[in-house]
Amino acid sequence: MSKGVLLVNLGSPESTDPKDVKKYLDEFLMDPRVIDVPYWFRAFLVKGIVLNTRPKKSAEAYSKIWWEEGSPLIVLSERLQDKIQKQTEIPVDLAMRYGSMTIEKALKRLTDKGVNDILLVPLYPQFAMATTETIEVLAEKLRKEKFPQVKLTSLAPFYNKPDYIEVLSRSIKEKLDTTNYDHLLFSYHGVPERHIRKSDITNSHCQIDGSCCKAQSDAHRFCYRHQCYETTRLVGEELGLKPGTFSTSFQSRLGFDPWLQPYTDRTIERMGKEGIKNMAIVTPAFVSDCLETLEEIAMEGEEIFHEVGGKEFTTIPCLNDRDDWAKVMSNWIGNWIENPSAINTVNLAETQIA
Ligand SMILES: C=CC1=C(C)c2cc3[nH]c(cc4nc(cc5[nH]c(cc1n2)c(C)c5CCC(=O)O)C(CCC(=O)O)=C4C)c(C)c3C=C
Ligand SMILES: [Fe+2]
Ligand SMILES: [Fe+2]
Repeated sequence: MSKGVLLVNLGSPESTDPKDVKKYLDEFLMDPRVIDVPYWFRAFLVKGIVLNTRPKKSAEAYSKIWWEEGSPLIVLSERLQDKIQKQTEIPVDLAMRYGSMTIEKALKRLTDKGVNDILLVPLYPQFAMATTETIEVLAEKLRKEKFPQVKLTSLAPFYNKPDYIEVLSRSIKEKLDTTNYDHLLFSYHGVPERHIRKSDITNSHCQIDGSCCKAQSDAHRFCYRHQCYETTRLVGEELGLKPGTFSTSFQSRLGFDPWLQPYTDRTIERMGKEGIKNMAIVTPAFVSDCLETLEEIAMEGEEIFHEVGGKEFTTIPCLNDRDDWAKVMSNWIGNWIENPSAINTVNLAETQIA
């Protein structure tokens, strides 16, 4: 069989024009794995409420972080793809879950090159219904309907893989070595608590109160909260961080349902009020810098911190296209080429997701 790789990230609007942002938000938020309520209610919430006001506000936020070449998330994903491609013989393609760089077009490009054995790589370290699962479900649906000759395997979440933890820790250390900081906050994108319960394959493990995530359980294969706390714990161990000098929080909540807590904005505010003067923030749920890191954290987060008396606020870049990160990903691909069972993968045709 002829192998190839498909990297998939979230996607961005075509431009910062509110019309393009509206189109993007419509596709994103109408995904039943993102807003997981019955269709009529999702359509009422998204098309009837959110899309009337949010596109303008989001477009303003995107304008603050947009680059001449385009969306940072897309440009950085393309740079990573280029670096990986230089280190492997097999074709490495890139798609976005939402927007014009579709998974279907990428599958077509790969199959046109004769590829029929594809490693799908969702660019998310931790599993979530709204990220990894929606990519896997769509890719498998396309495979069945349009590319039945293709074997599709997905790279399992890498939130605890030693080489990933090593590179992430190194990227943090490089910044902290030249920075004053009293506290290091690990801020992950949030999800509604309901998503954690829905993804619990045991139907009874996840309590979302911290009591479950340390106990051994099969549920953790699909538990976003567990996987986020594990990434923090492993980086803490790797860097020898002292207890109390680092913690975990969740950002970017939307709507009125309870999302994973503690919330990042409130944590920044509380810590500033409690006398933390210098704060560093890392955002390990994102492989590439994007709106949520460059605007919500680096701009809004810093503003909140300064308002309550904080001084130095240091944001640590995502792994983006770091050479050591591209090397780690290339090694995973190399291992998969040599011996597919050498890396953790999910055979999508055999899973129950659909
Ligand atoms: C770990 C990654 C992400 C999870 C989990 C996630 C869940 C999630 N997101 C929304 C709503 C929005 N997210 C938005 C932007 C955005 N989200 C992620 C990643 C995750 N989302 C990224 C990388 C980005 C930035 C994209 C970019 O172009 O830079 C937005 C759009 C911006 C805005 O209007 O604020 C929304 C909306 C929900 C509802 C959700 C889980 C249910
Ligand atoms: Fe999001
Ligand atoms: Fe748990």
